[in-house]
Amino acid sequence: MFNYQKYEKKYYLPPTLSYDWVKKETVEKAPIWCSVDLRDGNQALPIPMNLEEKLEMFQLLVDIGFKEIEVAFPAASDTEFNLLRTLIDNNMIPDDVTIMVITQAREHIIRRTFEAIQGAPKAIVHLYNSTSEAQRRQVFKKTKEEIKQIAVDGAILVKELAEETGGDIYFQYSPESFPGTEVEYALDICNSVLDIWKPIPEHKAIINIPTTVENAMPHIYASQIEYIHKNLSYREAVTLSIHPHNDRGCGVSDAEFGVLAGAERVEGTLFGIGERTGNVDLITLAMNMYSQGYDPELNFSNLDAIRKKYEGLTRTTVHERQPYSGDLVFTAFSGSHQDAISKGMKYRRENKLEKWDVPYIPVDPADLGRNYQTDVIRINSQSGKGGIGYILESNYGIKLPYKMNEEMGYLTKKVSDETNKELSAEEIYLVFIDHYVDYYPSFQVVDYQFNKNGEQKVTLTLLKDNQQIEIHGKGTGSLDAVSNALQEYFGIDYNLEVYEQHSLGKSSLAEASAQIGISHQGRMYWGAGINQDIMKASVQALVAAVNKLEVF
Ligand SMILES: CC(=O)SCCNC(=O)CCNC(=O)[C@H](O)C(C)(C)COP(=O)(O)OP(=O)(O)OC[C@H]1O[C@@H](n2cnc3c(N)ncnc32)[C@H](O)[C@@H]1OP(=O)(O)O
Ligand SMILES: CC(C)C(=O)C(=O)O
Ligand SMILES: [Mg+2]
Repeated sequence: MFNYQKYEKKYYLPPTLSYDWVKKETVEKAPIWCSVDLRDGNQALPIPMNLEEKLEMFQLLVDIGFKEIEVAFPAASDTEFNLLRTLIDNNMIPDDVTIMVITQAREHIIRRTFEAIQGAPKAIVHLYNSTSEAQRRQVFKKTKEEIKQIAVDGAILVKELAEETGGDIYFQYSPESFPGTEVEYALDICNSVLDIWKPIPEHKAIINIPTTVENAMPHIYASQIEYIHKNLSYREAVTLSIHPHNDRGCGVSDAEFGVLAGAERVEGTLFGIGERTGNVDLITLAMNMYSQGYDPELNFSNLDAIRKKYEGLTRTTVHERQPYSGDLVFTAFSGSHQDAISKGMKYRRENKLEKWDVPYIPVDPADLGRNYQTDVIRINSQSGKGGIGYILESNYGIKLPYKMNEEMGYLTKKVSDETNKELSAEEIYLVFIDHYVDYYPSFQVVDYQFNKNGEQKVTLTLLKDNQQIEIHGKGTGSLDAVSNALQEYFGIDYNLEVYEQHSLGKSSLAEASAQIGISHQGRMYWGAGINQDIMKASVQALVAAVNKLEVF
């Protein structure tokens, strides 16, 4: 039964609520980013990554610029353990990258974890235990003091083994299931662990506050973080870290508010892949900073390639609307958006703008390795003349007069609507060719000869009803002469209202395009021509337009 009364609020407010974080506007300085893709991300995969895949993922994370990477839960499996041994034994960890390994606060698990990192020049050992009221009561069946003791005992053993192991070992503690834990109690456990580790500013410990299962609005988490930030012991010797999940869909807000509230480090995954609804998406966080003009200190200039690699390694699919990285996030199908985007792009080009300011597109797709031509404007039945004109111009160099573009817009939408599909640039071009260029259901001009004698004279050879007919005309210019010949022969009367022509390329051999609009009994009729010879293109355009008249 769908019954909301089965549920109740389960979060805890800190003893004193302080909201200093509200006064800050945005994240201006990159926090220390820690990728947990190889641990929390991997833990969420139906088929966890194998050793080779993990090594490739590690390299991908290094290439993006992560300096802290949680590589494994070494006690979980041989694959996890062997990853550590492979990385360490083959000196595969760059000097400026610190690996992290996670362990439950259980003796054999901690010991196995230290075996895995033997010989590592530098590593973070991440100790965790669940502290929530629900887990204390239901899972561990222990008192608050007993649960605290699990953490303290774990911290003692971790410290002892670090001394035995040697190497530059850092410590991290997480009160797992923090959202269901009384805040002052979580703080008390963290401070008790710190009392064992006694960190110093030159060798900090990390206290990591997770939203293991997100259960409140982001401002609650921010005020919890601010409380911990202000009350943590050894504060100068501790890096305050956060680890948001996304159960309520607020992982990104949790992280951003958490940083405003005093967190200095953020754990998350690429594309938000993680248990249940995921970890916070570090790409979104970094790109949110980037799009405000701040350096995220991570490089996503080939995000498309990163996504494809990630999907392959993890056998997951990034949602097409995933912020910044999804396939469709720079794409506008709808007419008014396309119109604004194409005008915005033109304005940007013409005014040589340095700052990005294109409507509907928060960051320049090219910065992330995306393509304007194929990614930004795509055409279906929701599209309009702006987008359709943009596709013709950007792919084929064809610029249509305003009213012709409008008519072409409706024609194209109709094709998309009737076929119920998106149209490629080529399909749109074919709509254009069929309706405006190769359009001569009644007659065509197969040849013409001009002779100039004061005024322009022309002899046209028409093909109509499978018969060749020669007709003549004169006028003030070549096109005028052709037009007069047609009007006289067919006994029709129209005005040549619009005549535009332009080259389709820069070379002298480039084709030219002509667009002609004629008016007849209050309506406009359009034709176009494409040829290396501009006169031929113009005659083709006029003939197509005249063929449209409903007089034949
Ligand atoms: C929120 C998070 O993402 S935390 C990370 C979670 N990730 C994982 O668990 C993935 C890897 N885990 C594993 O492969 C396995 O759980 C192992 C190998 C670590 C341990 O396996 P097992 O010993 O078979 O059992 P399991 O994990 O079920 O352990 C449950 C026992 O450990 C205790 N326990 C669980 N977590 C912790 C902890 N962090 N600290 C201390 N004890 C813990 C439980 O109370 C339970 O105790 P019991 O045996 O007395 O009932
Ligand atoms: C172990 C911790 C940090 C974790 O992954 C979580 O609580 O989500
Ligand atoms: Mg987690």
